Amino acid sequence: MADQTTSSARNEPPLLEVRSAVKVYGKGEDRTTALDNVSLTLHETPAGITTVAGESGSGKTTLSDAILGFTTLTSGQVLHRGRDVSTLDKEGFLTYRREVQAIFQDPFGVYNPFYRVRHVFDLAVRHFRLATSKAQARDLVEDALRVVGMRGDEVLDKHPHQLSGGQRQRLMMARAYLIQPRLIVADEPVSMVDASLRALILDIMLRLRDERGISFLYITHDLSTAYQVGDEICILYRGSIVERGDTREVIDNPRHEYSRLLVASIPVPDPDTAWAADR
Ligand SMILES: Nc1ncnc2c1ncn2[C@@H]1O[C@H](COP(=O)(O)OP(=O)(O)OP(=O)(O)O)[C@@H](O)[C@H]1O
Repeated sequence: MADQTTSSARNEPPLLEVRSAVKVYGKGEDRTTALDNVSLTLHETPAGITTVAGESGSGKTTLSDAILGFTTLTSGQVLHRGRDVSTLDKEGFLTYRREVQAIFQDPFGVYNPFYRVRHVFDLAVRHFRLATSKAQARDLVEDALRVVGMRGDEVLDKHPHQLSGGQRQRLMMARAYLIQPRLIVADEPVSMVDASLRALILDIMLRLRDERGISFLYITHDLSTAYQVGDEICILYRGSIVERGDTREVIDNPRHEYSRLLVASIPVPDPDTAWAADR
């Protein structure tokens, strides 16, 4: 039987900890507190999906940027296995980057559009020293593509603009998976894709959690997708976590006034509500 002991029960430092994070942008009248004393702990085992949900401007992207090291906090810390990520040396940072990967709303937005897909994967293999031979690299890339239901000969020689948004998002999932992270920070990964692709991408997240033990920090404004995937949820409001708990319990029975408003804004198909044109 697999070892069921959780990493917290073994007293290991958590995989990732955000401790009293504060981020203030601007000065004087232009001052905005984007994060106001946010704390969050993600353990390595059991793997889970933690959703951070909130409306536009609540601080979600600032939180993900702080975790990924794209922005520095005004105060507080982000700790990877107990080590402050702002003070990691080169090797420590590479390990952190390997273990904590990201996928974004705009996949490939960060890459040169002249690159072929193959180049994006080759870069990851080289940067993270994932393979010792070309054959091994090819196998790893094929395996990663298989996980998201794709094949190398279909996509590797294409340029990003020759692919659909959904294909690009799946490729970003495959790239993240290739690196064998322990955590994927997924910032609105399904907000730009249609309903069937959304279901497919959420399903990939669930499979990576269950079959490969990869955790997710799922950042979204959309509580209905959070409900489908979520283990734990944190509701972010004006830079503070106002409620947290089991996703279904929080959504079924929100306690904070703002969570109630957010839940009330989930679109629910109502068979009794006729379209204006039907009346
Ligand atoms: N670079 C910046 N300079 C000044 N203010 C900023 C900056 N980035 C974000 N903010 C402000 O910080 C607050 C939180 O923004 P953030 O982008 O983190 O929210 P969000 O929840 O991700 O919103 P969205 O869902 O629209 O992306 C907002 O009031 C925003 O205007």
